[in-house]
Amino acid sequence: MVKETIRVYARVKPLGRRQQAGIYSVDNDEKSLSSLEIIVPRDLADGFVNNKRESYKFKFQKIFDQEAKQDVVFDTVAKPVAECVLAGYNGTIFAYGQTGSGKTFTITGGAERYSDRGIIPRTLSYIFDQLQKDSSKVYTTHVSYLEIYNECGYDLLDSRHEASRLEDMPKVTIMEDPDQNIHLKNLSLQQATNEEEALNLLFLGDTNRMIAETPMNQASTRSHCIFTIHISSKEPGSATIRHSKLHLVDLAGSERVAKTGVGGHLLTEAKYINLSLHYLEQVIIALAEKNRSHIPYRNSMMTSVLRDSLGGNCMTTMIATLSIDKRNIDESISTCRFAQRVALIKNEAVLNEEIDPRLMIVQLKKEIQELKDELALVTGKQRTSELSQEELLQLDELIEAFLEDNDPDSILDVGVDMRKIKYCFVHLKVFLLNIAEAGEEELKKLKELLQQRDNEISILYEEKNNIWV
Ligand SMILES: Nc1ncnc2c1ncn2[C@@H]1O[C@H](COP(=O)(O)OP(=O)(O)OP(=O)(O)O)[C@@H](O)[C@H]1O
Repeated sequence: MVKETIRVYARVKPLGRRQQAGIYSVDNDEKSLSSLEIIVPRDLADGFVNNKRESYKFKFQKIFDQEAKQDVVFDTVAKPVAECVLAGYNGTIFAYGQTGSGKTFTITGGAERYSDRGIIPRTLSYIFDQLQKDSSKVYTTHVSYLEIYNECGYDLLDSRHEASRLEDMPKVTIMEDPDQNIHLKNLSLQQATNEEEALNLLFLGDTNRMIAETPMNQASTRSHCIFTIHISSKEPGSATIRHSKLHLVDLAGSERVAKTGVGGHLLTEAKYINLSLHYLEQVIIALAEKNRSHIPYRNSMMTSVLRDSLGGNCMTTMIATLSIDKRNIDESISTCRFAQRVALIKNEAVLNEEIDPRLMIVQLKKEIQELKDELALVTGKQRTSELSQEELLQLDELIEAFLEDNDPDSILDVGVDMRKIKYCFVHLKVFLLNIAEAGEEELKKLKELLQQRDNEISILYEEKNNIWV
């Protein structure tokens, strides 16, 4: 079991050409946590007497500043989690931040350059590379891609996705088993035997992803997307299977509704997103509080799906994506505040091992045969489960002789063969039952005789009385 707090990183998105930078500084300390300071200068328009805070400081595992490259982010953030998943633990990496702050760029990557590949393709590449190198185990890999949009789940790897309207698609629903494990109905698990197949599935899912325009961002996704890599591994000949999964999560934009300036249908969407992120925040607050017994996971689909990733059996890492544009400073501060709370949560990751019953049976049968062979070698006789006719006759004779022998010290010696010992016990049980039955029969007859004599005496007694009268 590995008990550790959620690791929280921050990534600052490069400033766009028309954007004005806010004031911030990064202090990346190699030995301990790194710190980010954001300065919000007091506005003279608010008057001379102004107690508003100017400096906001936050601690992170590491802060990736504007120039940080995708490979460095992968090596620092995702590689350690991928290694744990390969060892049989569950892992989650999720990106949280306002729309346009670089969540999708970090998790999936940019389309322009090969070097812009994000955490998902790099993780797939790394995992398949490692699996190929390890010939000591047999691995099976599947992927699934879930989109949560307006509190409904959709399978992004469903081939009907492109052809059908979202409303017509089968909805992914949550089911909970008696052990409170979450199962997702209608979410397909697609097998991927190599990196190329897995990348094709990622591409299919990304093509299917819901895209709508908002005034905040031209190509913003307002759904939560969870790409999951499922790995099972087994050593040849062993009945123990290890299952692990890695969730790579791109959450919807965390900005507050008022700022986005949307209305109508998009407002409904925004409310749903804010509501599910609000529930996520509630779960985080509850988990960060000590002695809190109820954690409100069931309030939204996303928190239900991520239940194990937050406060459960998982190695979890969060990347807070920040836009340092002056207009987005408030949102960046609230993202950092959220991240600080997440950093307090402790998870307990355990190895997910189970025994394959079919393989267990095969193994036990093999073991029995080996023991039989060993016994045959020692006794010089091939042992079958049934006694032979000849052996049975011999036993019957031995039992009869034993029962007829009046010597109280006589013994019944059948050797160390459980089949023979059991046979003798059964035989003796039947013998005793027969004696008991015979005894009951005798008793019944005696009772009847007694009754008959009683009746005769009564008659004689009455006759004698009649004579005297
Ligand atoms: N570190 C980066 N380096 C270069 N470009 C980036 C970086 N981060 C983001 N971008 C670019 O900024 C734009 C917005 O980023 P992205 O789509 O990743 O934001 P997002 O947080 O996922 O937004 P949404 O909430 O809409 O999904 C994209 O064009 C992306 O390519």
